[in-house]
Amino acid sequence: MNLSLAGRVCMITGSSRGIGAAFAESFASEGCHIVINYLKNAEKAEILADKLQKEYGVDCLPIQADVTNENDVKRLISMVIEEFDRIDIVVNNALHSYLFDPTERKWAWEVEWEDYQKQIDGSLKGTYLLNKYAIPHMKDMNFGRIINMTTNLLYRPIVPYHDYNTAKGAVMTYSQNLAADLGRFGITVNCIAPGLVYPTEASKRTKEEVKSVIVAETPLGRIARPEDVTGTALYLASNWARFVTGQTIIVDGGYTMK
Ligand SMILES: NC(=O)c1ccc[n+]([C@@H]2O[C@H](COP(=O)([O-])OP(=O)(O)OC[C@H]3O[C@@H](n4cnc5c(N)ncnc54)[C@H](O)[C@@H]3O)[C@@H](O)[C@H]2O)c1
Repeated sequence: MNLSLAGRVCMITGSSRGIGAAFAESFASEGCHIVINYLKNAEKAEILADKLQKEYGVDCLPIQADVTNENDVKRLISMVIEEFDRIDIVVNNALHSYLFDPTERKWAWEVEWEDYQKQIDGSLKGTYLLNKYAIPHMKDMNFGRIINMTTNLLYRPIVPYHDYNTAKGAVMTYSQNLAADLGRFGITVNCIAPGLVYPTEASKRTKEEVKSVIVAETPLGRIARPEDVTGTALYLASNWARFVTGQTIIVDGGYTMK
């Protein structure tokens, strides 16, 4: 299946590691030029950029920026435009450091507003800012793909990470509104909602007993690896998904069915 992604410029937030790095590799393997946004680890981002350039012959630009900081985001977008003169695909993947550890999660009455604020900043504000400054460069191209990361816990909050899940729910609603606004410009906006993806920095502390329960309840019988999520992003970015917008695709091996 030809995805027709070669030559597209794909910007992925928080992509020096974890699911973001898997996205970077899969889009590079389809011939996209990649913007690897990272928060702290320049070395990891540069090593990844180097590898993708060598293996796939695409251009890769690592850029440090805190996506929750408006000035950083403006600088990030101007650097991308200066280098590539276009933005085709945006994947809002960055996650304010959050450790999925059910044994340490807070009860509803223990969650502070600051917990909510951190997650709303990390997930919603970062996604909103990136899109706000990227869209003006996308809207006259008659093509654009925005993919925002949420979670299957929106549909099955068996672990009520109240602050995290609520912020991701807001990202989903925001994405639907954005989709309604941007359809006229040929830009689609969709979300991917994975289940547990292991191992990543965020999920590495998930206990064996928790993983066993998820495996037992997952029709496909295992936990996802970062590479299991990337095909859905490629599909959503491709021409095959040209009439799909405002949707959230669950990628969790059937653990959630709705
Ligand atoms: N791992 C899972 O089980 C899982 C499940 C469902 C959804 N997700 C979603 O997938 C995405 C990636 O998760 P992951 O597990 O790879 O997480 P991760 O913690 O391994 O990676 C997140 C990346 O975001 C970067 N980041 C954090 N704050 C940032 C900021 N302000 N600006 C720029 N970059 C920033 C981090 O430095 C890191 O590189 C997240 O949106 C997460 O909510 C993950």
